[in-house]
Parts: sequence; structure tokens; C-alpha cells
Amino acid sequence: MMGQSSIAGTATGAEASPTLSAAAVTYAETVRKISQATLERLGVGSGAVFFPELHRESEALVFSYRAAGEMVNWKAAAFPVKAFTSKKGGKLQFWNVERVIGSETVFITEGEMDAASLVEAGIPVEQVISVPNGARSRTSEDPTELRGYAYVEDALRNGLSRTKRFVCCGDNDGPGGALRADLVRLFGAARFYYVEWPDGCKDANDVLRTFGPAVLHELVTHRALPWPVNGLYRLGDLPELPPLTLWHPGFAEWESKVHLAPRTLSVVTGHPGHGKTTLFMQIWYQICRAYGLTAAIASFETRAKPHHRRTLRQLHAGKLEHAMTDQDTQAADNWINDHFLWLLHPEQRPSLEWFLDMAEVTVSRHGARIIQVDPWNRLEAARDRNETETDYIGRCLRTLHAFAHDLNCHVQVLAHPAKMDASRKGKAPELEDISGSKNWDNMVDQGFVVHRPKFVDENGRNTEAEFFHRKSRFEELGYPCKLKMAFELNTGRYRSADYTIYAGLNRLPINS
Ligand SMILES: Nc1ncnc2c1ncn2[C@@H]1O[C@H](COP(=O)(O)OP(=O)(O)OP(=O)(O)O)[C@@H](O)[C@H]1O
Repeated sequence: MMGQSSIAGTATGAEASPTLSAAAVTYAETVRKISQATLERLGVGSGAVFFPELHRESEALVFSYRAAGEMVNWKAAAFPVKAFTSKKGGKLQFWNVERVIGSETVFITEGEMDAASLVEAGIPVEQVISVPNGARSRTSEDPTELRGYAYVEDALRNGLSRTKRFVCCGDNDGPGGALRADLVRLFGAARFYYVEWPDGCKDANDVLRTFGPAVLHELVTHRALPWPVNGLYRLGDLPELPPLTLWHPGFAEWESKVHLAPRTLSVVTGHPGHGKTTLFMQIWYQICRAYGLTAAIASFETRAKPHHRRTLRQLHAGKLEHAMTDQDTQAADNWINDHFLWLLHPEQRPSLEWFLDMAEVTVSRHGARIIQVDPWNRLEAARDRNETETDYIGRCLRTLHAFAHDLNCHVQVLAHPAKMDASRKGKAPELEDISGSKNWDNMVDQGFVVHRPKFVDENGRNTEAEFFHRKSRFEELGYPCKLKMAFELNTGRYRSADYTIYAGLNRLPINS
């Protein structure tokens, strides 16, 4: 027989059923270990075909490619010498793809003989396809580019996308690996599985010939591995994290309702003048005192001298500044020098980058474990021109969170609420009320509100305040609650006003 037109039952007539010569059956059964029955079920025929790479005709197995009942391509594999050729201008598509549409699992091989090997091993013909051109389809070395796979996209569009599991049974070599990587991207990692062949076997047909159909069946059905998805772990794979270090804020009555911790980010809000700076200065003072820590304050509105100094001196001495002796003042100042640092921008134009640089110095050079920004809006000058406020705040909070985590410190931001509408005026704000972004609620580990319902009442100055723990991302940090506080004018410090724990029964701060 001469030329392509002489292929028995295939190229000569699309509708004719393929025939297999005795030589083809012998070759398939003895060399490839594939039975005549399998070849027939897959519509494989044989004939004499001209192979350009051999410069001659050869006996060949012929695989027909069908679409809507028509033969749109064919491929011939010479035997006993190995060579391939296909129909000139034939349509590129998966071999046997028409039959697999609707199957839950589809096995993909790198050649028709490997697909036939799977069928020989007991995989239904409705579940196997082969790529049409082996792993040679990779036309681009650029890993981001996927060229030459239009036929995969066509197949997905034509129903292959309904498949729940793709099991890649490609070759165990470099081009096979590249093809597999491309197919993962085309089919998606979630439903992609792959098979590793035993040592010494390059493909499914090798396994069939070396170990037999049962082993091949077992490998592709039960030993297929899910394609690893970066960032997805089983519990046992995850490293054990050390427990959070917890700092008790120093009001014994708060029990375990509030803890602060390094590696976390908190936000404090409240209407101007309601006491957020004062209350948190006291909390950080109490924590630094109890745990021997250092805090760094980036304060853009409240002055370190005389305001913060007064608050801290009074906390240290337990009396108002004007009642302190020189000794009280000296002792307080010494302690403050050892435990507090201030970040002040020389031109009063701080940016987030400046703040982070400075904060890093305070942490690495001075061992600061608490970094506070008060108030947030002064850092806003650093917003990019084409960045929305929400995007900017999201970016900053992500950066601050990463900073807290990586440098093992607590970062706290004091932020003003936006103007609240008339119906809620005078009420305690929510975290969502903070100017500019819902990210304030979403992206912080803890959120607090300091609120004074009344500044004056019938007795004159009202010093009651409500402290809300609005959000706690981890159970260890406490839980959302409202705590009553009162500011003692005669000592300049806050105390808990919910109930009193008698002196001597005070709970000690929980240690880290
Ligand atoms: N509960 C209170 N009762 C009376 N005075 C208080 C109370 N809390 C704070 N103060 C005083 O009110 C003033 C303002 O407090 P503070 O600066 O802490 O408020 P703030 O909420 O941080 O305000 P801003 O948002 O303007 O910075 C301070 O002089 C402080 O001593």
C-alpha cells in the first residue's frame, strides 16, 4: 500500500470501521501488551503509512480523532520501528475526547498507546484521553504563557469542564513534567491529580509491560496524588505556634476580660477629649511597670512635655504633680526615662515609612515592645495620589500588623471617629465609625472605645467613662464587653468603677 490513503478503514473512509492486520495485533499484544479487544474498543486500526522521518512507508497502528461523528484527524504510530505521523492539516484535539464528556474522572495520557494501556488495565474507555501531540506542544519557554492549548480550552468549553477529577498519567521525564505543569494551569489545581510511575518506568505502557494491568490499575485509581496547593496544609503539617504572651492591663477588676499582647495590632477610638490618650497611657504605664517593658509613643497632638510627663509622673507617684516632692519627681522621671520613648518628626510631617523606620529603631535598639501612634490622621499625609482612603488604610494596617508580628511588639493606633449622624450623636462610636474605612474593624486584632456619656451633671464635673472592648480576634485577648471606669481627679488616674476588689485580694497581673 502506498501513501496516506492506503490506511485500512480509517483515512480511506471516516465511517468505515477500522480493521487491524494480523501483524498489528501481534505487535500490540506481544510488544505493547495491549489486546485486540482493547484496540477495537478504542477504534484503533492499522495500515501502511508513509512516514517522513523514515523516508518510507511502514506498517502502523492508526488512531482516529473524531468530532461529532466525523474523523477530523488521524495519527499513525509505526511499528516495529518507532515513528509518528498524522493527517496533514488535521484538527488538534484530545484523542477520544468525545467519549469522556460527562465522566466524573478523566485520565489524561501523553500518547494514544498509554491511553490504550489504561483501558487494558480496566479503566473504562469513557474515561481516557490523550493529548494529540505528546509533550511537544510547549511552544513557549515563558512560564506565564500557555500557547498551543486552544484545543484544551475548546474541550473545556465543549463539556470537559464538567469533569470533577483529572488524573494526569503523563510521562516521567522533563517534557512530561512541563506538560503536566501546563495542564494544572489549564484545568485548575483543585481537581488535578497526578501519578508517579515506579522507578524505571517512563509511562503507562512501561508499567503495563513491566508490572501488568493490576498494578497499573492500582496506581492510577488509588495512588494518584492530589496536586499540591501552596498554602494548604493538614493540621499535622502546621508548626505548633507558641502561646500568645499576655499582658494584663493592670485593673484587677477586669479579670480576664482584656489582655494585650505582643505580635498584635489594636485600635482605640472615642470622641475627642473623652480620655483615650489618658486611659491608654495608664494601661501602658501599668503594663510597663508590671512586666518591665518599654513603650514608644508617636504622639502628634499631645505633647510629651508637659502632658504625657504629667500623666506618667502622677501615675508613678500616686499623687498630683503639684503635690509631689522633688524626690517623687526625680524617681518618676528616672523611671520614665528608662521605660518610655517618644517619636517626634522634626517637621511635624510624619509618614508611615518614617514611622516604621523609627519604630524599628526603638524595637531593635531600645527593646520597645509597645508602639503607639496617636492620632492616626496625622500619618495620612503619606497617602499616594491615586490611592483611595480605604485602600490606603488597608495597606497601612496590613503593614503595621506585619510589623507587630515580625518585631514581636504590640502596635496600637488611636484614631478619631468620623462625624456621626444626628441620631447617634453623643453615643459611643463603633470601630466602623473610624474615619475612612471599614478596615478598622476588619483588620485589627483588638478594638477599644473610650466614651464619656456626661462631662457634667448635677454634682458638677462627671468623671465616669465607659471602656468598651469592642473586638477581640483571639479568645486569649479577652472578649467584647463594657467596663465602667472613673477618673480620680485627686490622683490623676483611672480606676475601675464596676466593683471594687478589696486591697490584699487583688489578683496579680497574669504573667507572660
Ligand atoms: N473620665 C475623665 N473624667 C474627667 N477628665 C478626664 C477623663 N478622662 C480624661 N480626662 C481628661 O480629659 C482631657 C482629655 O483627655 P484625653 O487627651 O485622654 O482624651 P482623648 O480622647 O485622647 O482626646 P483626643 O482625641 O482629643 O486626643 C485630659 O485633660 C484628661 O486628663
